[in-house]
Amino acid sequence: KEKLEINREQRALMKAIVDAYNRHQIPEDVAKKLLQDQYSPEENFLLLTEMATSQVQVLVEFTKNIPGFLSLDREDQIALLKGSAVEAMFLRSAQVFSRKMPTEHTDVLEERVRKSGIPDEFMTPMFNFYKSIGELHMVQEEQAILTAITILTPDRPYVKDPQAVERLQETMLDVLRKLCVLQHPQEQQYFARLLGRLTELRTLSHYHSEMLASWRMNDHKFTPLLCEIWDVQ
Ligand SMILES: O=C(NC1CCCCC1)[C@H](C1CCCCC1)n1c(-c2ccc(-c3ccccc3)s2)nc2ccccc21
Repeated sequence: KEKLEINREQRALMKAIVDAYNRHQIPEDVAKKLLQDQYSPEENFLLLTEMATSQVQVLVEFTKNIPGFLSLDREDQIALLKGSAVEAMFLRSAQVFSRKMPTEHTDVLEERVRKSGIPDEFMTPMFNFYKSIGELHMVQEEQAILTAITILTPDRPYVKDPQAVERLQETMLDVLRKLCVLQHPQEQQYFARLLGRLTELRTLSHYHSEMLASWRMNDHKFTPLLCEIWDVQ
């Protein structure tokens, strides 16, 4: 019987990550804004760029608190942030979408996102992902560690020392595996399903440049930070 309990070191690691995850909440709740009004594609695009800009800053602060991240090669730290920013945004969007709210609010929110200006062909994969994340009913520890695992993906472009990243990611995966067994004892393959979502997330994020470029409006304006992160313009 493998040692299942989370040892002291892993508990400390988990606490550091969850505290960082909670400390760096998105300042403005986009769901509330979207539930208030139906915006034009131009207003929605602006809202997305504002949300994305603040989320990248939140992501950087969160990442600095992942034990071991700051001891990675400096350029690799940048490569990991750049490589995971869009996935982190979709993951956070999925968590916003799956937040406990009255059914009619979820329906309005879905409608608003569907009519936001994103081309229709992206809606099915996007909402399939959101709903598959929602079905998992992740606890916040799982959400925080899953975000850390996404950031610590060794095979991002331009990473010079993937082994160093892999060692950190494996530490997180080990904690998440134990957490899943403890939190969802009745679901044998919960951990495997959780990791399967990361594959879906990477596929969804693959279309982000196209999604942005074909947003139903002319003259898409991006901030310099987003040009860097989103591979646009
Ligand atoms: O604001 C948002 N998401 C915040 C990002 C930062 C973290 C908090 C959430 C947007 C809004 C969509 C409607 C128009 C305004 C922006 N959003 C999306 C996205 C659809 C496509 C997205 C994207 C990302 C990167 C690249 C290309 C495209 S994000 N799904 C949501 C599901 C539920 C609530 C909001 C949601």
